[in-house]
Amino acid sequence: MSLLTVDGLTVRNGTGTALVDDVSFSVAPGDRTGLIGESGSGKSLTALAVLGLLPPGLTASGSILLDGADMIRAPRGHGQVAAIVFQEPLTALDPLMTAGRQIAAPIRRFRGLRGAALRSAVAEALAEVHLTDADRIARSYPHQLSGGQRQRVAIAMAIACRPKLLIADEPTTALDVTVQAEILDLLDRIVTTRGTALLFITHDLPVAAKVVRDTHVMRHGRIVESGPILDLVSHPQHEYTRTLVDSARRFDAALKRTGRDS
Ligand SMILES: Nc1ncnc2c1ncn2[C@@H]1O[C@H](COP(=O)(O)OP(=O)(O)OP(=O)(O)O)[C@@H](O)[C@H]1O
Repeated sequence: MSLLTVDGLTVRNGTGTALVDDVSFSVAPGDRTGLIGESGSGKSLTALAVLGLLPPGLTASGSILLDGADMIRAPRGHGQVAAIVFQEPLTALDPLMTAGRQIAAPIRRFRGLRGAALRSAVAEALAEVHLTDADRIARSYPHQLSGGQRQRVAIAMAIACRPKLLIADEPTTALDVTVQAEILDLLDRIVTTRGTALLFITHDLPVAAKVVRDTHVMRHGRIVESGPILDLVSHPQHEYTRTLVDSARRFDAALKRTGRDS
């Protein structure tokens, strides 16, 4: 049975223009699914609709079932079922709260822990995202952390309630290349160890190929091609997917020529 079933999702703006247009896909427990496409193709709005978090002024139709909840007609808090990690960790972090308190908040709210048990759950969460010097990090405010540390804190917050589905929306785009690889490894390890389903959103095909198995290619709000990512890379059917594969290859070749292969 699916954990997430999106069927005919259409998101319109105030003038009736479809920003997401008849999108259907599903994610089973433990799946790693990609949504790939250029900027503006509707990936983030699809993710926000799944969580019942569309910005004001946008309306969704179709159907979204998340762990049995109808996220369009009767959205309920997604807190313990699904969590999201954004491109820019500062979006998720409160600048006025220490990292430790921010990680503690969802644990207190959804797992009901207090006192020593809460402190140990926060330490466990920091260890799970491989933040060394956990005590100092827990006492730090977001601006005192590096971009990579901030993204690890945001991931710790997202997984603190043990969601069944983790949505990662361009989680490495704002980071430098070495840190990108570390964060991808971390996400990979977390979803493997916990059996968490992953919906991974990116414009970057090679990045997606590192973590997802099945993928949907989006363009102008629609899914234009779906399938296992390795098939898509080796035998792209849609012209747009071919363009993505070709540009990834050209980029890779350019990196190799300059000796900056990552
Ligand atoms: N709050 C909003 N009001 C009106 N239009 C919006 C809103 N948010 C996004 N859009 C428009 O909807 C379309 C899809 O945006 P979306 O953010 O889902 O794209 P994306 O594929 O995630 O790209 P990016 O990675 O750049 O965010 C874009 O044309 C965008 O301008």
